[in-house]
Amino acid sequence: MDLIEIEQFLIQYKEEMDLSDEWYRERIGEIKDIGTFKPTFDELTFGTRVAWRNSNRCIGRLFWKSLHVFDERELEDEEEIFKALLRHIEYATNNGKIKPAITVFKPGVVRIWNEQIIRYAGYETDNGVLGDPSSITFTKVCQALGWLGEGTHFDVLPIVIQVNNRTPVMFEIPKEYVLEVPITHPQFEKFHELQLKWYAVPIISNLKLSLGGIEFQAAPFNGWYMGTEIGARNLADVDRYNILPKVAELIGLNTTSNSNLWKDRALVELNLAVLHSYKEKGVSIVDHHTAAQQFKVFDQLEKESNREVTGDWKWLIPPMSPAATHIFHQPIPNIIKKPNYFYQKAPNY
Ligand code: HEM
Ligand SMILES: N=C(Nc1cccc(CNC[C@@H]2CCCN2)c1)c1cccs1
Repeated sequence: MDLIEIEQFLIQYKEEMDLSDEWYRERIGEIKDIGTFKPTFDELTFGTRVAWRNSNRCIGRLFWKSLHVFDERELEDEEEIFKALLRHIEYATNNGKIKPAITVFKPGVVRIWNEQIIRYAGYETDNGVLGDPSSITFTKVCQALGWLGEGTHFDVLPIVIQVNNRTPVMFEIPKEYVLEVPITHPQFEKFHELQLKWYAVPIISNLKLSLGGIEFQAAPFNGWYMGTEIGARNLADVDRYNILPKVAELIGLNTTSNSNLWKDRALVELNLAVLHSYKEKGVSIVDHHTAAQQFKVFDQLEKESNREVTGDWKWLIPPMSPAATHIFHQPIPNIIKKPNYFYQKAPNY
């Protein structure tokens, strides 16, 4: 165990939770006697929330205090872990009124091979890519484990759970757990002909939570989407669903010239459709202007708490109309603080 990291974490916990020096001395004394640091539920909750607050690439940090924590650090059985993930999906989805949550599994023992708990498969076929091209590699891993996809553009991938170094176990998510939103446009009635949809809840499962010197390789967390993630990247990128030409054609734009900005108009209509569809279905989503304003409030509140706000500018600016948000025009230091969520080595597929 790393005593320096533990002391730094517990000093921050003591200060922010207004605990006594006596408490700190006893807590550190216990840890030295036992020789290991197992965060209490309250310390874990504090750590996951501050890790969110320290996530420099996250525009949604205003709500960091509201993160709901499921403490599943005792589980070592793949079935039990899968049931905990289903509970997380159900709690977070909340019939569309999404609640930010994190489930923390046993460090050094549990690993989830998925990038996100809910994500669409991608297949290379003789006549082009079917589904999400960014999932091709992981889809092959699932197929090697015996998974058979339906072969649609939107096949939800199975969850792959590895405990210790056992062979990973694969679980199909029952359809009733996966809330999805069909994409329609408020003016262009023919938009539904594109047969586009996206899932309601993004649950990131490939980052590690680092707190008090402990690394939790499996600590899946969810929030709600910002519309541009779906409309300006997932459905729009050429190496993703590459839908802009079809959107342009459907709304009658001439795609032969750049200077008529058909691509930009298609982007705006697609993003408008995404926001409209999620709102119509009663699924939480935030537009990038509102998200930027919320980030500005976060910035102000942090300053009032005498904390320096850090951020990764190139990720915080939205991929659509970035200069139309205040973030574009304001420098922000990309200093890495802990606790935090970090990338980690890929699972040994
Ligand atoms: C509540 C609504 C939330 C919104 C709207 C939001 C929005 C975003 C967006 C748009 C990104 C950039 C993602 C990308 O471009 O791929 C991001 C990144 C990130 N968010 Fe948030 N977020 C929310 C909640 C959370 C929560 C609950 C956590 C963790 C507890 C979190 C941690 C992060 C981290 C670690 C990244 C960086 C990911 C990376 O480096 O790949 N966010 N967030
Ligand atoms: N709205 C969200 N978006 C989000 C947050 C973190 C990470 C990601 C996925 N980012 C990876 C992709 C792939 C490369 C660039 N973006 C999405 C949230 C997901 C989970 C909590 S909030």
